[in-house]
Parts: sequence; C-alpha cells; structure tokens
Amino acid sequence: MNGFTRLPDIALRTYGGSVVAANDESFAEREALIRPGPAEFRPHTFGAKGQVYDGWETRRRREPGHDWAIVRLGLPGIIRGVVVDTAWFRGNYPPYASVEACAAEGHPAPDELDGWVEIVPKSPLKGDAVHEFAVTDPRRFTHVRLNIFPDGGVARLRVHGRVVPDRTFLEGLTVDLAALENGGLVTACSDEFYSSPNNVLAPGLARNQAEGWETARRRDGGNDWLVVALAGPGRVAVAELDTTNLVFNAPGWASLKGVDADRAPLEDENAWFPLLPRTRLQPDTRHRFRLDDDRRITHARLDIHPDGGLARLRLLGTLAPWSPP
Ligand SMILES: NC(=O)NC(NC(N)=O)C(=O)[O-]
Repeated sequence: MNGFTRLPDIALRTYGGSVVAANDESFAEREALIRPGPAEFRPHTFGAKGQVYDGWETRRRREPGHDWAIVRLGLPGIIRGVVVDTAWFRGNYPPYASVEACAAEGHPAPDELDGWVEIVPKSPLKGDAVHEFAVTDPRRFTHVRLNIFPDGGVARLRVHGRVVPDRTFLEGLTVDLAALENGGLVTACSDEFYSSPNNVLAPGLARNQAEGWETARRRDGGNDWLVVALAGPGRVAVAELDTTNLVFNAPGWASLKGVDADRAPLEDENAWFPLLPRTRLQPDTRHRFRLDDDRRITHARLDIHPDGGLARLRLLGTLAPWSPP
C-alpha cells in the first residue's frame, strides 16, 4: 500500500464530489465511481441491460476510440495518488487506464473545462484488482478525468491528496479551522484500529459509528489522542466534540491543547497550552464549548480518556491575517 492512501479521498461523494460527465454508462452508472466503501457484487443478478455491477461500466465498443468520465473533486487540492479499483469486473475490465486533471475557477459546466494535464500515464490494468498510482504534479486541481482503453468497467476511483482551499474566501470569516474542506488534516494519532481519525474532520454529520473515528479498547492505562494541523494559523473560539453514534464506546472525558508551530517545535511539550480542560463527555451527544484562550495556534491536540473515538471535531475560529513568508 502506498503512503498516499492515508491522505483523504478528495473525490468522495460524501465530501461533495460529483461524476459530472461520462461519454457512456450503458451498463452501469458513472456515479458509483466515487461512492464511499468497497464495491459490492451479487452474482446472477441480471436486469434488462445485463449483469448488475456496483461501478461504472460502458458498452462493448464497436468503433475506434476510448471511454472517459469526469469527476469534480469535492475538496480541491494537491493530488498525491489515484486508485483505480476494478473490483468484480473480471471479463469486462478495461486493459488500460490513464488519468488527467485540470484546475477551474468558479462553477464551470463540464464542456467548459480545459487545460487538462496527464497525471497518470496510460497504464495496464488487471481484472478485479486495486491499482495504486502515485502522482507527483504539485499543482492544485479541481477536476479529474478517468480514461479507459478501449471500454469496460471500473468499480471505484479514489483521488487522495492534500486539500488546498481558496484562502481569500475564508479570511475574515468564522469557519471550522479543523475541517478537511478548509485544509485541516490529522497529522498524528495514537490509534486508528476501526476507522480513520480524519473522519472527525469530514463535512456534515456522521451517519453511523464507522463514519467517525473509533479506536480499539485500551488496556495499558494510557489514553488515545490525535493532532490536527489547522487550515492555517488562527484563533479558536468554539470547540465542538461530537460523540454521536458512540453509544457504548464514547470516551469518558476529553481535553484540548493548542500550539503555534511557527514559534516552537511541535515536539516541545512545554509549548502546548490548554484550550479545554479535562471535561466529562456524554455518549451520542454534540458537546459545544466556548474557549477562553484566544492565542494564535497552528495545531490542536485532542486527548480522549481512556479510548473510544469521536464522530466529529469542530474548531470554529478565524484565520490569522496572511503575511508573505
Ligand atoms: N453488465 C454486463 O452484463 N456486462 C458484461 N457481461 C457480464 N456478464 O458481466 C459485458 O461486458 O458484456
């Protein structure tokens, strides 16, 4: 597994991604490409148009050319890698695929997109397999185009990267400085046995326990924790600690600390100062706390005691005015 798959999938439907166009989707709908979770399959489920697949599947081509689908990223950013998953497509997978990307301003229609650059060259695929392609282009992109040669089915397209928001849009507003969509990211975590800590920064509410962060039961007397790099240096006014869906496994208590990593190294424990003292939590509850300390921070550390997890962590505040380095 490449390291890039640890970064969020910025194309996910649940992060606002959309498969805005495809030249063909005769056998199976293009929207499946960015569905969360692995593709499912039930053999011998034939509809009027053929076997039912949880993926994007085009017709058998009888003329030259290739098929394509365009995805608007839910969270624009720098793409570090792409996963092309042909799960369950065995006699009908495309033998080759490539991926292009482009950066658009505003809200263009699919046929107005231009400036496409290749980020994954035409590469061989196997049937019913996960293919990971690292991407090195350092530019910020808003859309990707999956090309398959000549035709066939792809179950999922994952686009992992670092979110780069439009900073001018956020400045001066009270926003969630921890949110993935604003550029927040979990950079360290004690345990992610059941689900990813970055889930706590995802848009919207968690529909179930799996859409939050859940740790294994801790047996060593310690406690679980995570560190969030904020969207940028800023001041946090309100913290929301949401234990929704954690009914029998919510942490008993939680605390928050902050640090300004532009002024002291992250490893310097003395540079961290408390934002929220150890506070009792209830299961299945959105807790909201006004914070007293409005010092500038770049990172926040959440400690949960002893274990459990969280559905969402929101840190509402304002970005510090940007000054050139
Ligand atoms: N959805 C389909 O039925 N696809 C194909 N056929 C089967 N059996 O999967 C094919 O590519 O012809």
